[in-house]
Amino acid sequence: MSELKSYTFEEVAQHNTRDDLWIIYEGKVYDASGYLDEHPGGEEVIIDCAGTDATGPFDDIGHSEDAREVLDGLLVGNLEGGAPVKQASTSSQISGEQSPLPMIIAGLVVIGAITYYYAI
Ligand code: HEM
Repeated sequence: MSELKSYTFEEVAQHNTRDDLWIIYEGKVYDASGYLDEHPGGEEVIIDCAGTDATGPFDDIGHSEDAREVLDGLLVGNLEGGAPVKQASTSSQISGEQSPLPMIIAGLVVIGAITYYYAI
């Protein structure tokens, strides 16, 4: 397998038209031009992300494993320097995703404690 090419943000940003549309997802570069017509979420949302890091928007809607497999097939290269924007664009989302879990555990512990208290 040949080495994947690396592209800078500036290079990716130039592929921002309907017929030549690249997006970044988690530090990798994808060519979504041929997929627009097939996208179940419509072409507009992808066009809105043309030439940019779409990690945040892509994760926000909770795409399936199937969607990630489609993405694999559209891979054109790596983003030079990894995914610096990813940190900024998804960190709030990650903390948003993490926050319910401790709350649920805390809730279960409290319910468990109350049940135990009344049971004895
Ligand atoms: C090339 C990149 C993308 C691929 C391969 C892709 C693929 C898919 C697939 C397969 C689905 C069907 C549901 C699922 O399997 O999760 C879907 C739904 C959807 N996608 Fe994407 N998607 C891409 C980019 C985006 C972006 C950048 C957005 C921006 C917000 C977006 C928004 C949506 C929405 C809103 C739906 C839900 C449609 C519905 O259920 O009515 N997608 N996408």
